[in-house]
Amino acid sequence: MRYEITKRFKFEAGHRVWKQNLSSGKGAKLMADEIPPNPCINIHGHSYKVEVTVGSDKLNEQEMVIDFYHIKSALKDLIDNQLDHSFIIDKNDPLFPKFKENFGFLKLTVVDFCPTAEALAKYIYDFLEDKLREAGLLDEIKVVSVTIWETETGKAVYKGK
Ligand SMILES: Nc1nc2c(c(=O)[nH]1)N=C([C@H](O)[C@H](O)COP(=O)(O)OP(=O)(O)OP(=O)(O)O)CN2
Repeated sequence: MRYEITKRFKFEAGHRVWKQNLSSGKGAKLMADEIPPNPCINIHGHSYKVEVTVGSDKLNEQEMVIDFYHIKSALKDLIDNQLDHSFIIDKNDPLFPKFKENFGFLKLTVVDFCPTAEALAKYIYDFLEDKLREAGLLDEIKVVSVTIWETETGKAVYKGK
């Protein structure tokens, strides 16, 4: 892409990384002898920061890839109305049935993946790509990447296929 633009967003949300298991998986070999508990299986929250980059090889008649305002509009429903101040929960989480039964009155964002920063970045990427496709813009404008900062020290980037 010859031109790229990036727009930042933020939202507050709760989640639990129910698949976290520090003693298994690729990273387990890097562990020191002592295995700590899996802190992120607990319900906790983040002030998520999101950076969305879209690109194009040519500028439109306004000398833009696309107006920042339009990127904001495309993501408003997902970020401001759905994700913000919600509890993001995987429908495959063993606690999901209990959550639905007892906390169905709360704002839940029900997803089909364990809500890690990586998976959330893909979720937002796919959402925006669908919006561009629906608007017939995907030939000219591509989603380049979605970056999610979960904490001050940790981010994940999804760049598509
Ligand atoms: N690859 C990933 N690893 C972890 C994720 C993730 O989304 N992708 N998420 C978590 C937890 O949600 C956690 O809240 C964040 O973990 P961590 O960076 O360890 O948080 P700390 O505040 O403890 O970080 P410090 O830098 O030590 O302050 C876990 N892992």
